[in-house]
Amino acid sequence: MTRLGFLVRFTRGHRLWILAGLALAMVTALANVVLLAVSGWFITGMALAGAAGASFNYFLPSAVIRGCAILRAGGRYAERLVTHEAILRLIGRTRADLFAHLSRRSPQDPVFPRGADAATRLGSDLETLQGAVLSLFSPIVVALVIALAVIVHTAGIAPPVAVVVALGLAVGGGAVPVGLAFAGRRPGREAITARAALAMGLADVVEGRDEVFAFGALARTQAALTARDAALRQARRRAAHQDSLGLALLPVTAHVTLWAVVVAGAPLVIGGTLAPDALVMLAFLGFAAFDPLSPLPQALQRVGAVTAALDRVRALAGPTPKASPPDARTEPRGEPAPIRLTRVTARWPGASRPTLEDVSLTLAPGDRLGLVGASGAGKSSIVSILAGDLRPDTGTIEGTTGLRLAVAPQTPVLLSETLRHNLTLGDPAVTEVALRDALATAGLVDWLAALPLGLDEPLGRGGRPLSGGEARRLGIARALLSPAPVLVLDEPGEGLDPAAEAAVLDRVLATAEARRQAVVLITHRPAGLDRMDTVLYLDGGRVLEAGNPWALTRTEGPFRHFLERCAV
Ligand SMILES: Nc1ncnc2c1ncn2[C@@H]1O[C@H](COP(=O)(O)OP(=O)(O)OP(=O)(O)O)[C@@H](O)[C@H]1O
Repeated sequence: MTRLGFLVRFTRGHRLWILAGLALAMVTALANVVLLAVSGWFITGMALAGAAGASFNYFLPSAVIRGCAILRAGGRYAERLVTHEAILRLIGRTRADLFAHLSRRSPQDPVFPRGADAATRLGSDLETLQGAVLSLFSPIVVALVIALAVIVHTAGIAPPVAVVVALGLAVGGGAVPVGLAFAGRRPGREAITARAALAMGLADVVEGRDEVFAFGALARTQAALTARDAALRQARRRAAHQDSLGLALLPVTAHVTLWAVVVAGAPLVIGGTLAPDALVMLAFLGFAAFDPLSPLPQALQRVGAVTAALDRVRALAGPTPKASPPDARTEPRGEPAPIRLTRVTARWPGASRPTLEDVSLTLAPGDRLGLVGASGAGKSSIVSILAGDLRPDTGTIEGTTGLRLAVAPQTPVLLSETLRHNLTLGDPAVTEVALRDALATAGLVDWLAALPLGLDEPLGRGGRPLSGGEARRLGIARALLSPAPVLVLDEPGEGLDPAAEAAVLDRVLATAEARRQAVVLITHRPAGLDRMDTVLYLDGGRVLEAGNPWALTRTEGPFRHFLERCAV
Protein backbone atom coordinates (compact mmCIF):
# COMPACT_ATOMS: atom_id res chain seq x y z
CA MET A 1 0.00 0.00 0.00
CA THR A 2 1.32 3.48 -0.85
CA ARG A 3 1.98 6.02 1.90
CA LEU A 4 -0.95 8.13 0.73
CA GLY A 5 -3.25 5.09 0.54
CA PHE A 6 -2.25 4.12 4.05
CA LEU A 7 -2.87 7.64 5.37
CA VAL A 8 -6.28 7.74 3.72
CA ARG A 9 -7.16 4.40 5.30
CA PHE A 10 -5.65 5.53 8.59
CA THR A 11 -8.09 8.46 8.89
CA ARG A 12 -11.12 6.41 7.81
CA GLY A 13 -14.18 7.00 9.95
CA HIS A 14 -12.73 10.11 11.60
CA ARG A 15 -12.39 12.45 8.65
CA LEU A 16 -15.35 14.58 9.78
CA TRP A 17 -13.58 15.26 13.08
CA ILE A 18 -10.37 16.13 11.25
CA LEU A 19 -12.21 18.47 8.86
CA ALA A 20 -14.07 20.11 11.77
CA GLY A 21 -10.71 20.72 13.50
CA LEU A 22 -9.37 22.18 10.26
CA ALA A 23 -12.37 24.49 9.82
CA LEU A 24 -12.03 25.78 13.39
CA ALA A 25 -8.27 26.31 12.91
CA MET A 26 -9.07 28.31 9.77
CA VAL A 27 -11.62 30.54 11.55
CA THR A 28 -9.20 31.13 14.45
CA ALA A 29 -6.31 32.02 12.13
CA LEU A 30 -8.50 34.37 10.08
CA ALA A 31 -9.75 36.15 13.21
CA ASN A 32 -6.14 36.50 14.35
CA VAL A 33 -4.98 38.02 11.05
CA VAL A 34 -7.88 40.52 10.97
CA LEU A 35 -7.26 41.36 14.64
CA LEU A 36 -3.54 42.06 14.06
CA ALA A 37 -4.13 44.08 10.89
CA VAL A 38 -7.00 46.19 12.27
CA SER A 39 -5.16 46.81 15.58
CA GLY A 40 -2.04 48.03 13.76
CA TRP A 41 -4.09 50.22 11.49
CA PHE A 42 -6.20 51.50 14.41
CA ILE A 43 -3.22 52.52 16.55
CA THR A 44 -1.50 54.26 13.63
CA GLY A 45 -4.74 55.95 12.53
CA MET A 46 -5.43 57.21 16.06
CA ALA A 47 -1.89 58.59 16.35
CA LEU A 48 -2.09 60.37 12.97
CA ALA A 49 -5.60 61.75 13.71
CA GLY A 50 -4.36 62.98 17.10
CA ALA A 51 -1.33 64.68 15.53
CA ALA A 52 -3.47 66.35 12.85
CA GLY A 53 -6.25 67.23 15.27
CA ALA A 54 -8.74 65.41 13.03
CA SER A 55 -11.73 63.38 14.23
CA PHE A 56 -11.56 59.55 14.06
CA ASN A 57 -14.40 57.05 14.24
CA TYR A 58 -13.07 54.49 16.65
CA PHE A 59 -16.34 52.64 17.34
CA LEU A 60 -16.28 50.36 14.31
CA PRO A 61 -12.59 49.29 14.54
CA SER A 62 -12.97 48.77 18.32
CA ALA A 63 -15.96 46.51 17.72
CA VAL A 64 -14.08 44.55 15.03
CA ILE A 65 -11.06 44.15 17.35
CA ARG A 66 -13.23 43.02 20.27
CA GLY A 67 -15.21 40.60 18.04
CA CYS A 68 -12.06 39.09 16.52
CA ALA A 69 -10.45 38.71 19.97
CA ILE A 70 -13.49 36.78 21.23
CA LEU A 71 -13.65 34.69 18.05
CA ARG A 72 -9.93 33.88 18.31
CA ALA A 73 -10.14 32.78 21.97
CA GLY A 74 -13.34 30.77 21.44
CA GLY A 75 -12.05 29.29 18.17
CA ARG A 76 -8.79 28.17 19.78
CA TYR A 77 -10.67 26.50 22.63
CA ALA A 78 -13.07 24.71 20.29
CA GLU A 79 -10.25 23.73 17.92
CA ARG A 80 -8.24 22.13 20.76
CA LEU A 81 -11.32 20.23 21.93
CA VAL A 82 -12.16 18.90 18.48
CA THR A 83 -8.52 18.16 17.59
CA HIS A 84 -7.93 16.19 20.76
CA GLU A 85 -11.15 14.28 20.23
CA ALA A 86 -9.99 13.41 16.69
CA ILE A 87 -6.55 12.30 17.95
CA LEU A 88 -8.02 10.17 20.73
CA ARG A 89 -10.43 8.53 18.31
CA LEU A 90 -7.60 7.83 15.86
CA ILE A 91 -5.36 6.40 18.59
CA GLY A 92 -8.06 4.12 19.98
CA ARG A 93 -9.13 2.74 16.62
CA THR A 94 -5.76 2.41 14.90
CA ARG A 95 -3.92 0.80 17.79
CA ALA A 96 -6.65 -1.79 18.23
CA ASP A 97 -6.73 -2.43 14.42
CA LEU A 98 -2.96 -2.83 14.19
CA PHE A 99 -2.83 -5.06 17.24
CA ALA A 100 -5.50 -7.32 15.77
CA HIS A 101 -3.67 -7.32 12.44
CA LEU A 102 -0.36 -8.14 14.09
CA SER A 103 -1.84 -11.03 16.00
CA ARG A 104 -2.94 -12.55 12.67
CA ARG A 105 0.48 -12.24 11.02
CA SER A 106 2.68 -15.23 10.51
CA PRO A 107 6.06 -15.35 12.31
CA GLN A 108 7.35 -16.49 8.88
CA ASP A 109 6.77 -12.92 7.74
CA PRO A 110 10.15 -11.16 7.52
CA VAL A 111 8.77 -7.90 8.93
CA PHE A 112 7.16 -9.59 11.93
CA PRO A 113 8.24 -7.26 14.75
CA ARG A 114 9.00 -8.54 18.19
CA GLY A 115 9.23 -7.29 21.75
CA ALA A 116 10.36 -3.72 22.16
CA ASP A 117 10.26 -3.13 18.40
CA ALA A 118 6.55 -3.94 18.21
CA ALA A 119 5.94 -1.89 21.35
CA THR A 120 7.74 1.13 19.82
CA ARG A 121 5.76 0.83 16.59
CA LEU A 122 2.45 0.55 18.39
CA GLY A 123 3.45 3.22 20.91
CA SER A 124 5.60 6.20 20.02
CA ASP A 125 5.60 5.69 16.21
CA LEU A 126 1.84 5.63 16.13
CA GLU A 127 1.64 8.73 18.33
CA THR A 128 4.10 10.58 16.05
CA LEU A 129 1.85 9.69 13.14
CA GLN A 130 -1.39 10.62 14.85
CA GLY A 131 -0.05 14.01 15.92
CA ALA A 132 1.19 14.60 12.39
CA VAL A 133 -2.18 14.17 10.75
CA LEU A 134 -3.29 17.31 12.56
CA SER A 135 -0.09 19.21 13.35
CA LEU A 136 1.31 18.83 9.82
CA PHE A 137 -1.76 18.77 7.62
CA SER A 138 -3.81 21.48 9.36
CA PRO A 139 -1.08 24.21 9.62
CA ILE A 140 -0.15 23.76 5.95
CA VAL A 141 -3.74 24.07 4.71
CA VAL A 142 -4.49 27.04 7.02
CA ALA A 143 -1.30 28.90 6.03
CA LEU A 144 -1.99 28.38 2.31
CA VAL A 145 -5.60 29.55 2.47
CA ILE A 146 -4.85 32.66 4.59
CA ALA A 147 -1.85 33.64 2.45
CA LEU A 148 -3.92 33.35 -0.75
CA ALA A 149 -6.79 35.37 0.77
CA VAL A 150 -4.43 38.17 1.86
CA ILE A 151 -2.69 38.28 -1.54
CA VAL A 152 -6.01 38.37 -3.45
CA HIS A 153 -7.42 41.08 -1.14
CA THR A 154 -4.24 43.21 -1.48
CA ALA A 155 -4.19 42.76 -5.27
CA GLY A 156 -7.71 44.20 -5.43
CA ILE A 157 -6.51 47.42 -3.76
CA ALA A 158 -2.86 47.83 -4.84
CA PRO A 159 -1.39 45.22 -7.24
CA PRO A 160 2.31 46.26 -6.80
CA VAL A 161 1.92 45.85 -3.02
CA ALA A 162 0.33 42.41 -3.57
CA VAL A 163 3.42 41.33 -5.53
CA VAL A 164 5.67 42.33 -2.62
CA VAL A 165 3.42 40.53 -0.09
CA ALA A 166 3.31 37.42 -2.30
CA LEU A 167 7.11 37.37 -2.57
CA GLY A 168 7.52 37.80 1.20
CA LEU A 169 5.01 35.04 1.93
CA ALA A 170 6.63 32.74 -0.65
CA VAL A 171 9.97 33.14 1.10
CA GLY A 172 8.57 32.92 4.65
CA GLY A 173 6.04 30.16 3.98
CA GLY A 174 7.84 28.32 1.18
CA ALA A 175 11.61 28.67 0.87
CA VAL A 176 12.38 28.90 4.62
CA PRO A 177 10.29 25.96 5.92
CA VAL A 178 10.85 23.75 2.87
CA GLY A 179 14.63 24.34 3.08
CA LEU A 180 14.59 23.58 6.79
CA ALA A 181 12.38 20.52 6.27
CA PHE A 182 14.75 19.23 3.63
CA ALA A 183 17.69 19.71 5.97
CA GLY A 184 15.64 18.17 8.84
CA ARG A 185 14.72 14.94 7.05
CA ARG A 186 17.92 13.18 8.01
CA PRO A 187 18.05 14.14 11.69
CA GLY A 188 14.32 13.32 11.94
CA ARG A 189 14.79 9.85 10.51
CA GLU A 190 17.93 9.30 12.54
CA ALA A 191 16.10 10.29 15.74
CA ILE A 192 13.27 7.81 15.08
CA THR A 193 15.68 4.97 14.25
CA ALA A 194 17.93 5.82 17.22
CA ARG A 195 14.93 5.92 19.57
CA ALA A 196 13.80 2.45 18.41
CA ALA A 197 17.36 1.05 18.71
CA LEU A 198 17.68 2.42 22.25
CA ALA A 199 14.29 0.98 23.28
CA MET A 200 15.26 -2.46 21.95
CA GLY A 201 18.67 -2.31 23.65
CA LEU A 202 17.07 -1.35 26.97
CA ALA A 203 14.49 -4.12 26.72
CA ASP A 204 17.30 -6.64 26.01
CA VAL A 205 19.22 -5.50 29.08
CA VAL A 206 16.20 -5.68 31.34
CA GLU A 207 15.15 -9.12 30.06
CA GLY A 208 18.66 -10.55 29.76
CA ARG A 209 20.16 -9.00 32.91
CA ASP A 210 21.03 -12.42 34.39
CA GLU A 211 23.00 -13.39 31.27
CA VAL A 212 24.66 -9.97 31.10
CA PHE A 213 25.89 -10.30 34.70
CA ALA A 214 26.76 -13.99 34.42
CA PHE A 215 28.94 -13.45 31.34
CA GLY A 216 30.58 -10.32 32.77
CA ALA A 217 29.22 -8.30 29.86
CA LEU A 218 27.93 -5.39 31.94
CA ALA A 219 30.61 -2.88 30.88
CA ARG A 220 30.25 -3.76 27.18
CA THR A 221 26.46 -3.65 27.33
CA GLN A 222 26.57 -0.29 29.10
CA ALA A 223 28.96 1.05 26.47
CA ALA A 224 26.66 -0.13 23.67
CA LEU A 225 23.64 1.51 25.33
CA THR A 226 25.58 4.72 25.95
CA ALA A 227 26.52 4.80 22.25
CA ARG A 228 22.85 4.38 21.24
CA ASP A 229 21.85 7.09 23.70
CA ALA A 230 24.55 9.41 22.30
CA ALA A 231 23.29 8.76 18.75
CA LEU A 232 19.76 9.71 19.83
CA ARG A 233 20.94 12.89 21.58
CA GLN A 234 23.04 13.85 18.56
CA ALA A 235 20.08 13.43 16.19
CA ARG A 236 17.80 15.42 18.51
CA ARG A 237 20.41 18.18 18.92
CA ARG A 238 20.64 18.61 15.15
CA ALA A 239 16.84 18.78 14.90
CA ALA A 240 16.75 21.37 17.73
CA HIS A 241 19.35 23.56 15.96
CA GLN A 242 17.16 23.66 12.89
CA ASP A 243 14.10 24.43 15.00
CA SER A 244 15.83 27.51 16.42
CA LEU A 245 16.93 28.63 12.97
CA GLY A 246 13.35 28.34 11.72
CA LEU A 247 12.08 30.36 14.67
CA ALA A 248 14.57 33.15 13.94
CA LEU A 249 14.21 33.33 10.15
CA LEU A 250 10.45 33.80 9.93
CA PRO A 251 10.09 37.04 11.99
CA VAL A 252 13.00 38.54 10.06
CA THR A 253 11.22 37.81 6.75
CA ALA A 254 7.95 39.27 8.14
CA HIS A 255 9.62 42.55 9.15
CA VAL A 256 11.47 42.89 5.86
CA THR A 257 8.14 42.36 4.04
CA LEU A 258 6.42 45.02 6.18
CA TRP A 259 8.99 47.66 5.21
CA ALA A 260 9.04 46.48 1.59
CA VAL A 261 5.24 47.00 1.45
CA VAL A 262 5.66 50.57 2.74
CA VAL A 263 8.38 51.24 0.15
CA ALA A 264 6.30 49.68 -2.68
CA GLY A 265 3.11 51.53 -1.62
CA ALA A 266 4.68 54.95 -1.04
CA PRO A 267 4.67 55.99 -4.78
CA LEU A 268 0.97 55.05 -4.94
CA VAL A 269 0.22 57.24 -1.92
CA ILE A 270 2.28 60.10 -3.37
CA GLY A 271 0.52 59.63 -6.75
CA GLY A 272 -2.83 59.78 -4.93
CA THR A 273 -4.05 56.33 -6.02
CA LEU A 274 -3.82 54.88 -2.50
CA ALA A 275 -4.96 56.49 0.75
CA PRO A 276 -2.25 56.63 3.47
CA ASP A 277 -4.39 54.72 6.00
CA ALA A 278 -5.09 52.03 3.36
CA LEU A 279 -1.33 51.53 2.92
CA VAL A 280 -0.94 51.21 6.69
CA MET A 281 -3.76 48.63 6.70
CA LEU A 282 -2.14 46.64 3.83
CA ALA A 283 1.26 46.72 5.55
CA PHE A 284 -0.21 45.31 8.76
CA LEU A 285 -2.32 42.79 6.83
CA GLY A 286 0.77 41.50 5.00
CA PHE A 287 2.64 41.35 8.30
CA ALA A 288 -0.24 39.51 9.99
CA ALA A 289 -0.37 36.91 7.18
CA PHE A 290 2.98 35.64 8.47
CA ASP A 291 1.37 34.59 11.74
CA PRO A 292 -0.23 31.37 10.38
CA LEU A 293 3.15 30.53 8.79
CA SER A 294 4.87 30.31 12.17
CA PRO A 295 4.07 26.59 12.79
CA LEU A 296 5.31 25.65 9.30
CA PRO A 297 9.09 25.37 9.88
CA GLN A 298 8.53 23.05 12.84
CA ALA A 299 5.72 21.15 11.09
CA LEU A 300 7.72 20.57 7.91
CA GLN A 301 10.82 19.61 9.84
CA ARG A 302 8.84 16.76 11.29
CA VAL A 303 8.27 15.33 7.80
CA GLY A 304 11.37 13.11 8.15
CA ALA A 305 10.27 11.75 11.52
CA VAL A 306 6.68 11.37 10.34
CA THR A 307 7.58 9.46 7.14
CA ALA A 308 9.91 7.17 9.13
CA ALA A 309 7.13 6.48 11.65
CA LEU A 310 4.66 6.09 8.79
CA ASP A 311 6.85 3.48 7.08
CA ARG A 312 7.36 1.54 10.30
CA VAL A 313 3.66 1.53 11.16
CA ARG A 314 2.72 0.81 7.54
CA ALA A 315 4.96 -2.27 7.60
CA LEU A 316 2.84 -3.58 10.49
CA ALA A 317 -0.32 -3.08 8.49
CA GLY A 318 0.95 -4.85 5.36
CA PRO A 319 -1.15 -7.52 3.68
CA THR A 320 -2.46 -10.12 6.09
CA PRO A 321 -0.82 -13.40 5.18
CA LYS A 322 -3.41 -15.73 6.60
CA ALA A 323 -6.85 -15.76 8.08
CA SER A 324 -7.16 -15.27 11.81
CA PRO A 325 -6.92 -18.45 13.85
CA PRO A 326 -10.38 -19.88 14.31
CA ASP A 327 -11.87 -19.23 17.71
CA ALA A 328 -12.01 -22.46 19.71
CA ARG A 329 -15.65 -21.97 20.52
CA THR A 330 -16.61 -21.44 16.87
CA GLU A 331 -14.76 -24.49 15.59
CA PRO A 332 -17.02 -27.09 14.05
CA ARG A 333 -18.19 -29.69 16.51
CA GLY A 334 -17.38 -33.33 16.01
CA GLU A 335 -14.08 -35.02 15.26
CA PRO A 336 -11.74 -33.12 12.95
CA ALA A 337 -10.51 -34.92 9.83
CA PRO A 338 -7.00 -36.40 10.01
CA ILE A 339 -4.15 -34.16 8.86
CA ARG A 340 -1.97 -35.73 6.20
CA LEU A 341 1.36 -34.24 5.09
CA THR A 342 2.71 -35.83 1.91
CA ARG A 343 6.30 -35.21 0.80
CA VAL A 344 6.36 -31.70 2.22
CA THR A 345 9.40 -29.49 1.67
CA ALA A 346 9.56 -26.06 3.32
CA ARG A 347 12.05 -23.40 4.31
CA TRP A 348 12.01 -20.42 6.64
CA PRO A 349 12.68 -17.08 4.94
CA GLY A 350 16.39 -16.45 4.49
CA ALA A 351 17.35 -20.12 5.00
CA SER A 352 19.90 -21.29 2.46
CA ARG A 353 18.54 -24.85 2.37
CA PRO A 354 15.15 -26.41 3.07
CA THR A 355 14.26 -26.63 6.77
CA LEU A 356 12.11 -29.69 6.05
CA GLU A 357 12.58 -32.03 3.12
CA ASP A 358 10.21 -34.68 1.88
CA VAL A 359 8.34 -35.05 5.19
CA SER A 360 5.20 -37.23 5.28
CA LEU A 361 3.02 -37.95 8.30
CA THR A 362 -0.57 -38.54 9.38
CA LEU A 363 -2.21 -37.20 12.52
CA ALA A 364 -5.75 -38.41 13.34
CA PRO A 365 -7.80 -37.65 16.49
CA GLY A 366 -6.37 -39.65 19.41
CA ASP A 367 -3.05 -40.33 17.62
CA ARG A 368 0.21 -40.00 19.51
CA LEU A 369 3.11 -38.81 17.38
CA GLY A 370 6.68 -38.51 18.64
CA LEU A 371 9.10 -36.15 16.84
CA VAL A 372 12.65 -36.96 17.85
CA GLY A 373 16.01 -35.67 16.69
CA ALA A 374 18.92 -33.44 17.63
CA SER A 375 18.55 -29.70 18.13
CA GLY A 376 17.79 -28.00 14.81
CA ALA A 377 16.57 -31.25 13.18
CA GLY A 378 13.25 -29.59 12.27
CA LYS A 379 10.90 -30.91 14.97
CA SER A 380 9.36 -27.52 15.84
CA SER A 381 9.16 -26.61 12.15
CA ILE A 382 6.78 -29.55 11.62
CA VAL A 383 4.54 -28.03 14.31
CA SER A 384 4.81 -24.67 12.51
CA ILE A 385 3.50 -26.42 9.38
CA LEU A 386 0.56 -27.84 11.37
CA ALA A 387 -0.11 -24.37 12.81
CA GLY A 388 -0.03 -22.84 9.32
CA ASP A 389 2.89 -20.55 10.28
CA LEU A 390 5.28 -22.21 7.83
CA ARG A 391 3.96 -22.79 4.34
CA PRO A 392 5.30 -25.68 2.27
CA ASP A 393 7.14 -25.04 -1.01
CA THR A 394 6.20 -28.43 -2.39
CA GLY A 395 4.14 -31.40 -1.23
CA THR A 396 0.52 -31.57 -0.16
CA ILE A 397 -1.37 -31.09 3.07
CA GLU A 398 -4.81 -32.59 3.62
CA GLY A 399 -7.04 -31.72 6.56
CA THR A 400 -7.08 -28.40 8.37
CA THR A 401 -3.81 -26.72 9.16
CA GLY A 402 -3.83 -23.32 10.80
CA LEU A 403 -5.99 -25.23 13.25
CA ARG A 404 -5.72 -24.36 16.86
CA LEU A 405 -2.94 -26.22 18.53
CA ALA A 406 -2.65 -26.37 22.30
CA VAL A 407 1.10 -25.90 22.60
CA ALA A 408 3.08 -26.42 25.79
CA PRO A 409 6.31 -24.74 24.65
CA GLN A 410 9.85 -25.14 25.97
CA THR A 411 9.80 -21.61 27.38
CA PRO A 412 6.21 -20.45 27.89
CA VAL A 413 5.66 -16.72 27.79
CA LEU A 414 3.80 -15.64 30.91
CA LEU A 415 1.84 -12.40 30.81
CA SER A 416 2.12 -9.88 33.65
CA GLU A 417 -1.23 -11.03 34.98
CA THR A 418 -2.54 -13.42 37.61
CA LEU A 419 -1.99 -17.17 37.45
CA ARG A 420 -5.71 -17.53 36.66
CA HIS A 421 -5.49 -15.10 33.72
CA ASN A 422 -2.40 -16.83 32.36
CA LEU A 423 -4.11 -20.20 32.51
CA THR A 424 -7.38 -19.10 30.91
CA LEU A 425 -5.83 -17.53 27.81
CA GLY A 426 -7.12 -20.33 25.57
CA ASP A 427 -10.63 -20.33 27.03
CA PRO A 428 -11.67 -17.63 29.52
CA ALA A 429 -14.79 -19.63 30.44
CA VAL A 430 -13.02 -22.53 32.20
CA THR A 431 -14.14 -23.31 35.72
CA GLU A 432 -12.04 -23.17 38.88
CA VAL A 433 -12.29 -26.97 39.17
CA ALA A 434 -10.85 -27.37 35.66
CA LEU A 435 -8.02 -24.94 36.52
CA ARG A 436 -7.08 -26.93 39.61
CA ASP A 437 -7.34 -30.24 37.68
CA ALA A 438 -4.99 -28.97 34.97
CA LEU A 439 -2.45 -27.78 37.56
CA ALA A 440 -2.67 -31.20 39.27
CA THR A 441 -2.15 -33.02 35.96
CA ALA A 442 0.95 -30.88 35.34
CA GLY A 443 2.28 -31.76 38.82
CA LEU A 444 1.80 -28.31 40.35
CA VAL A 445 -0.50 -29.11 43.30
CA ASP A 446 2.11 -28.39 46.00
CA TRP A 447 3.35 -25.34 44.15
CA LEU A 448 -0.20 -23.92 43.97
CA ALA A 449 -0.79 -24.64 47.66
CA ALA A 450 2.33 -22.64 48.57
CA LEU A 451 1.23 -19.51 46.66
CA PRO A 452 0.01 -16.81 49.09
CA LEU A 453 -2.71 -15.64 46.69
CA GLY A 454 -3.38 -19.01 45.03
CA LEU A 455 -4.87 -18.61 41.57
CA ASP A 456 -4.73 -14.81 41.98
CA GLU A 457 -0.95 -14.77 42.40
CA PRO A 458 0.64 -12.27 39.98
CA LEU A 459 3.08 -13.76 37.46
CA GLY A 460 5.22 -12.41 34.60
CA ARG A 461 7.26 -9.21 34.90
CA GLY A 462 7.10 -7.94 38.44
CA GLY A 463 5.20 -11.08 39.55
CA ARG A 464 6.35 -14.31 41.18
CA PRO A 465 9.57 -15.65 39.61
CA LEU A 466 9.30 -19.26 38.40
CA SER A 467 11.94 -21.93 37.90
CA GLY A 468 12.35 -23.31 34.36
CA GLY A 469 10.57 -26.55 35.36
CA GLU A 470 7.67 -24.68 37.01
CA ALA A 471 7.20 -22.43 33.99
CA ARG A 472 7.24 -25.44 31.67
CA ARG A 473 4.63 -27.29 33.73
CA LEU A 474 2.50 -24.15 33.85
CA GLY A 475 2.72 -24.17 30.05
CA ILE A 476 1.47 -27.77 30.09
CA ALA A 477 -1.44 -26.85 32.39
CA ARG A 478 -2.38 -23.95 30.11
CA ALA A 479 -2.28 -26.20 27.03
CA LEU A 480 -4.47 -28.76 28.82
CA LEU A 481 -7.12 -26.09 29.40
CA SER A 482 -7.41 -25.31 25.71
CA PRO A 483 -10.10 -27.22 23.79
CA ALA A 484 -7.85 -27.44 20.68
CA PRO A 485 -7.87 -30.81 18.89
CA VAL A 486 -4.05 -31.21 18.93
CA LEU A 487 -1.88 -31.05 22.06
CA VAL A 488 1.80 -30.29 21.41
CA LEU A 489 4.29 -31.04 24.19
CA ASP A 490 7.70 -29.52 23.49
CA GLU A 491 10.33 -31.23 25.66
CA PRO A 492 7.85 -31.57 28.56
CA GLY A 493 10.26 -33.50 30.82
CA GLU A 494 13.15 -31.04 30.69
CA GLY A 495 13.95 -29.74 34.18
CA LEU A 496 12.09 -32.61 35.94
CA ASP A 497 13.50 -35.72 37.59
CA PRO A 498 12.70 -38.96 35.70
CA ALA A 499 9.98 -40.09 38.16
CA ALA A 500 8.18 -36.72 38.04
CA GLU A 501 8.58 -36.60 34.26
CA ALA A 502 6.97 -40.04 33.86
CA ALA A 503 4.14 -39.14 36.24
CA VAL A 504 3.32 -35.87 34.44
CA LEU A 505 3.40 -37.56 31.03
CA ASP A 506 1.15 -40.40 32.28
CA ARG A 507 -1.48 -37.98 33.50
CA VAL A 508 -1.29 -35.72 30.43
CA LEU A 509 -1.61 -38.65 28.00
CA ALA A 510 -4.54 -40.08 29.95
CA THR A 511 -6.32 -36.71 29.82
CA ALA A 512 -5.69 -36.34 26.08
CA GLU A 513 -6.88 -39.89 25.43
CA ALA A 514 -10.12 -39.26 27.32
CA ARG A 515 -10.77 -36.25 25.06
CA ARG A 516 -9.65 -37.96 21.82
CA GLN A 517 -7.02 -35.23 21.46
CA ALA A 518 -4.06 -35.96 19.18
CA VAL A 519 -0.70 -35.57 20.94
CA VAL A 520 2.59 -34.47 19.37
CA LEU A 521 5.59 -35.05 21.63
CA ILE A 522 8.74 -33.14 20.63
CA THR A 523 11.90 -34.40 22.27
CA HIS A 524 15.58 -35.04 21.80
CA ARG A 525 15.57 -37.76 24.51
CA PRO A 526 14.01 -41.25 24.58
CA ALA A 527 11.73 -40.56 27.60
CA GLY A 528 8.06 -40.89 26.68
CA LEU A 529 8.63 -42.14 23.12
CA ASP A 530 7.61 -45.68 24.13
CA ARG A 531 4.10 -44.27 24.74
CA MET A 532 3.73 -42.98 21.18
CA ASP A 533 1.93 -44.75 18.32
CA THR A 534 4.38 -43.43 15.75
CA VAL A 535 7.82 -41.89 15.96
CA LEU A 536 9.53 -39.75 13.29
CA TYR A 537 13.29 -39.72 13.69
CA LEU A 538 14.54 -36.48 12.09
CA ASP A 539 17.94 -35.26 11.06
CA GLY A 540 18.71 -32.09 9.09
CA GLY A 541 15.04 -31.64 8.18
CA ARG A 542 14.65 -35.16 6.74
CA VAL A 543 12.79 -38.12 8.24
CA LEU A 544 15.44 -40.81 8.59
CA GLU A 545 13.02 -43.36 10.01
CA ALA A 546 9.29 -43.50 10.83
CA GLY A 547 7.13 -46.13 12.48
CA ASN A 548 5.93 -47.65 15.73
CA PRO A 549 8.68 -47.16 18.35
CA TRP A 550 8.59 -50.82 19.47
CA ALA A 551 8.86 -52.05 15.91
CA LEU A 552 11.71 -49.62 15.22
CA THR A 553 13.73 -50.92 18.18
CA ARG A 554 13.66 -54.36 16.59
CA THR A 555 15.39 -53.13 13.40
CA GLU A 556 18.99 -51.97 13.03
CA GLY A 557 18.05 -48.42 12.12
CA PRO A 558 18.94 -44.87 13.19
CA PHE A 559 16.23 -44.82 15.89
CA ARG A 560 17.69 -47.89 17.60
CA HIS A 561 21.20 -46.41 17.36
CA PHE A 562 19.86 -43.22 18.92
CA LEU A 563 18.39 -45.20 21.86
CA GLU A 564 21.67 -47.06 22.32
CA ARG A 565 23.67 -43.82 22.29
CA CYS A 566 21.35 -42.32 24.91
CA ALA A 567 21.60 -45.45 27.11
CA VAL A 568 25.43 -45.22 27.30
N1 LIG B 1 10.80 -18.89 12.99
C1 LIG B 1 11.92 -19.26 12.34
N2 LIG B 1 12.47 -18.45 11.41
C2 LIG B 1 13.58 -18.80 10.75
N3 LIG B 1 14.24 -19.95 10.95
C3 LIG B 1 13.75 -20.81 11.84
C4 LIG B 1 12.57 -20.51 12.59
N4 LIG B 1 12.33 -21.55 13.41
C5 LIG B 1 13.31 -22.46 13.19
N5 LIG B 1 14.15 -22.01 12.25
C6 LIG B 1 15.33 -22.75 11.73
O1 LIG B 1 14.88 -24.00 11.24
C7 LIG B 1 15.79 -25.02 11.58
C8 LIG B 1 15.06 -26.12 12.33
O2 LIG B 1 14.64 -25.58 13.58
P1 LIG B 1 13.57 -26.28 14.52
O3 LIG B 1 13.26 -25.31 15.62
O4 LIG B 1 12.47 -26.82 13.71
O5 LIG B 1 14.44 -27.48 15.10
P2 LIG B 1 14.15 -28.38 16.37
O6 LIG B 1 14.48 -29.76 15.94
O7 LIG B 1 12.80 -28.13 16.91
O8 LIG B 1 15.27 -27.82 17.37
P3 LIG B 1 15.23 -27.69 18.98
O9 LIG B 1 15.20 -29.07 19.54
O10 LIG B 1 16.52 -27.00 19.29
O11 LIG B 1 14.02 -26.88 19.31
C9 LIG B 1 16.90 -24.38 12.40
O12 LIG B 1 18.00 -24.17 11.55
C10 LIG B 1 16.31 -23.06 12.84
O13 LIG B 1 17.32 -22.07 12.91
